[in-house]
Amino acid sequence: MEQTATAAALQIDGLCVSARIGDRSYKALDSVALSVERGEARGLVGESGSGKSLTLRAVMGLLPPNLEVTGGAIRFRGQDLLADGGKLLHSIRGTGISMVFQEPAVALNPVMKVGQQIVDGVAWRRGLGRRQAKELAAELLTQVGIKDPEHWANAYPHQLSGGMRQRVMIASAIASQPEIILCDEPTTALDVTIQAQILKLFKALKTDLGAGLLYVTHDLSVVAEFCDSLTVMYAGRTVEQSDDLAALIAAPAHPYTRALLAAVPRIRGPVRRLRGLASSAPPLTEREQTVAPPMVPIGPGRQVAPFTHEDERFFSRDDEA
Ligand SMILES: Nc1ncnc2c1ncn2[C@@H]1O[C@H](COP(=O)(O)OP(=O)(O)OP(=O)(O)O)[C@@H](O)[C@H]1O
Repeated sequence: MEQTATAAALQIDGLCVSARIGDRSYKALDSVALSVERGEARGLVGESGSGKSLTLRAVMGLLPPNLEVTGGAIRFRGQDLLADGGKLLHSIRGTGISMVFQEPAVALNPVMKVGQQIVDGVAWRRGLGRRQAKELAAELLTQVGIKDPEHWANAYPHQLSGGMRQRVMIASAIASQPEIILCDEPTTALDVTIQAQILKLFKALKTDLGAGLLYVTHDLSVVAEFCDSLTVMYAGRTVEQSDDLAALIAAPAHPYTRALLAAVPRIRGPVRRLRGLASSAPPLTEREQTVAPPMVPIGPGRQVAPFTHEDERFFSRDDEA
């Protein structure tokens, strides 16, 4: 596999995805750009409908059937995953890159024992025997903090609590020791104590496994606590990003980012969800179908999308209210 020393583990460049609705096509993602290094946790934020989940799904090759990638590149260690009709993507999905979904009940197979589904793919790829596969499953369950792993490996998903199911999904995502883990609001459905435990687990994955995480969340206190870097999306576009989270929070450059941060009075403190801003984006079918100008560098590891005075007025109207 071709590998360049400078290539980020995951790099998304100018990614465009269009959605077919009725007999028309709309831009669901427009020139999305971001990268994730190994050992980095990059937060991906933006109000509901801004395209966060679609970005993750595009990377995994798991877009809904009426959506398709129409432009751009998704590189894993410098290689374009979209190039050869998705063959490379297929081989990397679940091994080099894996995904943790918000709702484990949807992602887990209800009729397969927990232990078996955690190691299913890995055991097959590594040619593990039954006993070795069982040992690996128990090891992974232990790693995600499940006590009595031999017992739980034999259970079915419905026999587990929500927090345990989320741990099982994480165990399954890390079974192949991926370099990149895509996380789509993995703690949103869980209560606060379990959320904290799962977040601790993600921290350990980052530090111990050196995994790079792309972490979608509505919760800016999670970003503040956990992420190293941040990308902000609005209406299907990446509008601002910084490799250094603190630099972005100290001086957000895009008026949307300013509005987003202003909607959260204190970034540290009790868990908060980003509620829709009054300036929320129009639905896909009512958006202007223009081409997004690429973000421009405004400092080391920092980029912002060009914006107009009109944008500034639009996004600051909450402050005026
Ligand atoms: N199958 C689909 N067909 C048509 N439009 C879709 C489809 N899936 C998603 N979209 C649209 O694409 C846009 C981006 O959706 P996406 O789920 O990525 O948003 P999101 O930022 O993850 O939102 P949330 O935070 O609510 O999960 C939305 O406007 C959504 O309505």
